[in-house]
Amino acid sequence: MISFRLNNPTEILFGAGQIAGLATLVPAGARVLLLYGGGSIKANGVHDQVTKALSHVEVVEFGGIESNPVYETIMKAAALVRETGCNWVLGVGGGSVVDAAKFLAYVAPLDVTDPWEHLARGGAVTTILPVGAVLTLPATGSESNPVSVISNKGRHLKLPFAQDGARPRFAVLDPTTMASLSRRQLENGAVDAFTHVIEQYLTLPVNAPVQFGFSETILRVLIEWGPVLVEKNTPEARENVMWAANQALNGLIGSGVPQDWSTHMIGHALTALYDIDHARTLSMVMPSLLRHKAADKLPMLVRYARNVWGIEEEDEAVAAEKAIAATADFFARMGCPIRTSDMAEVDIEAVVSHIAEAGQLPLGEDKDIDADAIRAILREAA
Ligand SMILES: NC(=O)c1ccc[n+]([C@@H]2O[C@H](COP(=O)([O-])OP(=O)(O)OC[C@H]3O[C@@H](n4cnc5c(N)ncnc54)[C@H](O)[C@@H]3O)[C@@H](O)[C@H]2O)c1
Repeated sequence: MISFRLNNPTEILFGAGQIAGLATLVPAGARVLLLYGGGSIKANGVHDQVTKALSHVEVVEFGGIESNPVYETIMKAAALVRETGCNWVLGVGGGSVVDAAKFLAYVAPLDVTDPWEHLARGGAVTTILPVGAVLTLPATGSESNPVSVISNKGRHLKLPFAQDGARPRFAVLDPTTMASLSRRQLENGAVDAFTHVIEQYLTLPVNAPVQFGFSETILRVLIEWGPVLVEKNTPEARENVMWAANQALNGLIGSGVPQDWSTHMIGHALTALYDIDHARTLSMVMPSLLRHKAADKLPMLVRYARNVWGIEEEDEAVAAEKAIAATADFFARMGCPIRTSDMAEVDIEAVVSHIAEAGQLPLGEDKDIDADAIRAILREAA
């Protein structure tokens, strides 16, 4: 196992009615910047529940955070934070809003000429406002991790930023808020969570039976309950997918194991260039990326084939290919594309340039996915 430090202090309130808990989670005297997206929280009653629970504190609202949150919009929210003296940030929405809330918590107090440049270069952050999250779309795990994925429209970049101090102090996960999600968003959420597990599990066979066993459980739960969620959106399916998506990316299964994330980095470039939903970029890229890396990932692919898909085939290479095919079938069953040509005519060189410009090359757990490998993966995915 690789040595690791794990400190996940996010307090989780899970279940129907838990939004009322904001009354005790947010301290008296707080001035809260309530951040939200396109307004679904006003239509589905979540906004009312939140403002009722926050009646003991001052609340300033900022709506309009986009899906794949945009830096330029967050900077407008940052100006409002400074102008109104807000000292807490509460993100209410899906991963985009929660990512934006975490980024806002350290970009608002930052006193530098070009905050994007400063943060993208790993510059110091001294002040981080406390953050809370009310999650309405299970997918990203953002509600209890330190990552924000932010799109810069001016620079045509989509980059991940991580600040441990921005991990939410608390996250409210009420599965009943998922009732108003469209089928497409439900598909995206379960597929995104699935790929998060794969990027931390299908790497190298280090000694990590706890992490790998837990990853397999999360994958089996998503395979069983993802389709039920999409078809019927039942209360049981909502609970199981919401909790699985949180556990998929709260730091636990990724501790002590090599991680990949190359599908995500290629996916971020596709979203930046073609405005494709995050999860759909992942489903388009992952099968061909796994095929490209099948020899290196063979021990874990075989384990995945046996323990997740129940594939008994003795020939290991054949078992690995069957597991990759089963993965692609699952994505397709979840309504997500498995070829880039289903969504866009992709300019492969533009994708490579995006990843190079973001300083992310080479990708992968072995750091061997270079520009040529990305070209090969995208040709195969077309
Ligand atoms: N922080 C992380 O670790 C992490 C991990 C993976 C992805 N991401 C990023 O998260 C973003 C995607 O987040 P997401 O998949 O949660 O989707 P999202 O937050 O972009 O939401 C998608 C859509 O669903 C709507 N919505 C949300 N909740 C709703 C509800 N209850 N009812 C009706 N509509 C609702 C939103 O308004 C939006 O239009 C991407 O930018 C991705 O890159 C972050």
